[in-house]
Amino acid sequence: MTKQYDVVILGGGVAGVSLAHSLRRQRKTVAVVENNLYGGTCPNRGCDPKKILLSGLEVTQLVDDMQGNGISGKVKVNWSDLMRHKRQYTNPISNATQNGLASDGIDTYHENAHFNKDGLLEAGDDLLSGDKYVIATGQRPSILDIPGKQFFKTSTDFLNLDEMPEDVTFVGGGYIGFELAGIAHAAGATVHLIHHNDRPLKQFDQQLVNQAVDHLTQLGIDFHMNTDVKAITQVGDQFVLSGDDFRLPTDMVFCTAGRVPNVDTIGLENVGVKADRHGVLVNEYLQTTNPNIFAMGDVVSTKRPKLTPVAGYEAGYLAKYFNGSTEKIQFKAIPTIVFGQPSLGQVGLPSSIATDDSRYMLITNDMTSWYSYHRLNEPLAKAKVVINRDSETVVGATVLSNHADYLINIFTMMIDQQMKISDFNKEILAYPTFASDVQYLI
Ligand SMILES: Cc1cc2nc3c(=O)[nH]c(=O)nc-3n(C[C@H](O)[C@H](O)[C@H](O)COP(=O)(O)OP(=O)(O)OC[C@H]3O[C@@H](n4cnc5c(N)ncnc54)[C@H](O)[C@@H]3O)c2cc1C
Ligand SMILES: NC(=O)c1ccc[n+]([C@@H]2O[C@H](COP(=O)([O-])OP(=O)(O)OC[C@H]3O[C@@H](n4cnc5c(N)ncnc54)[C@H](O)[C@@H]3O)[C@@H](O)[C@H]2O)c1
Repeated sequence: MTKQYDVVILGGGVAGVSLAHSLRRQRKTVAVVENNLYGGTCPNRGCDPKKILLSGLEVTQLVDDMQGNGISGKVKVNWSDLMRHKRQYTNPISNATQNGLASDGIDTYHENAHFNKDGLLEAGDDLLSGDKYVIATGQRPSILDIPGKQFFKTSTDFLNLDEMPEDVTFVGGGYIGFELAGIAHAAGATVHLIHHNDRPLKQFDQQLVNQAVDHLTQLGIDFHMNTDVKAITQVGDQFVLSGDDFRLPTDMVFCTAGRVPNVDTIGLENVGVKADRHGVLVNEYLQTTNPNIFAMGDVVSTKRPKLTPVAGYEAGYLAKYFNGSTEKIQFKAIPTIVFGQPSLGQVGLPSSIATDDSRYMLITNDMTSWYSYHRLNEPLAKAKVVINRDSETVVGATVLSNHADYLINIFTMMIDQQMKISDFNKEILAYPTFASDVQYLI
């Protein structure tokens, strides 16, 4: 028997779950089909578990930085305890999320979602028909297609490692490679990060990226730039990575060379939905090439950063659209942070625009000797702020420091509110804080 719903959502991740609850508040009938863990990537195998494991890096680095400045004696990460701490948070997520949906009156299916030739959605033995469908199936780690690729582990494996090997290697210098390398290094592993060209974290200000790489190199992370891994072979208990003039034995190798959208197994060809290698194609209403099928979150083909708050924002947009709004989706400034010690955060226009366009002015500050950073003896604290000369507003910022997240969120609000610098400087902010430093950065 076919079950009929107002909206059927494929994927019970950040975007799918958020939209489902919003639609129930509109009294719509909703089904969510999830083939893995409810809650999706962010709370189960992404942002949240990563940041719990990152606390090992934050604590050890703080103690290291403060040596000789009132603190003596080193601390060590106990990986299995830290992992238990993480699992206490992550293990209940999926059931709790599914139960939360069910108690809100949403039908949940723990199956692979797939459009069949009749245009209905198959979820195991169930057939679901929706007035509207929403694809929110996210992405999965991509695995480089090289001999020995079966030896690659993924970020999901890393975030659930029972023991930290002595020597680990990450192939791909993006968000995930940098973040996991920092965590593994703090946990005591010898860490290699291999990148195929000389522009890791290519979305970010390259001057600050290079300073971060130099700093992490001094701390002991072994960067291999302009290196193509062409094969992996198993030799005894180890894996040997090889390329032209390159050979590296390691205990465990993680592929951190990007993520691919989950579009290949959901029968898009049966419902006329087009996708490219970046994901499902949508218009300004998040509508696919089939007018009754929409897509949101990481699975969408877009140049925007694929992040949790973006997925949530798109879910919020679709909830309004399904409730009768006719507005096109419009994005605000999207802040993005590579978490580590230091963290690298960026929002709005890149600092390079000030070189190319006289309407903009760049203010660069080395904050290392400032009170906030001196207090914790932080070794690296830099900020670049782009200002629109005419409107006297901030239009972009990049921050490299252990506390970049505080500053980037403030700059994001200033950009979105188009707040005049003179108005921001009128605010009375709690002092001394990272936030109050912003008044000296603009
Ligand atoms: C290691 C890591 C760290 C990250 N850190 C951050 C961070 O610090 N900050 C940040 O903002 N973002 C971070 N992200 C990105 C963030 O997790 C994603 O942007 C976010 O989860 C996207 O939400 P989504 O709902 O679009 O997709 P997902 O959360 O991936 O949800 C999609 C769901 O669809 C399910 N699914 C797939 N195919 C099917 C199918 N055929 N049938 C049924 N269900 C299916 C999947 O199992 C999944 O549960 C990180 C990602 C990773 C991998
Ligand atoms: N803090 C955060 O917000 C956060 C953290 C993790 C992930 N994410 C999200 O997940 C996405 C995926 O992260 P990611 O780090 O896997 O992807 P990414 O696209 O950020 O980085 C992948 C890197 O691998 C490199 N690469 C590609 N092929 C390679 C090869 N053959 N050898 C070596 N390097 C190679 C690419 O040049 C790129 O720099 C991000 O784009 C982001 O949307 C966000």
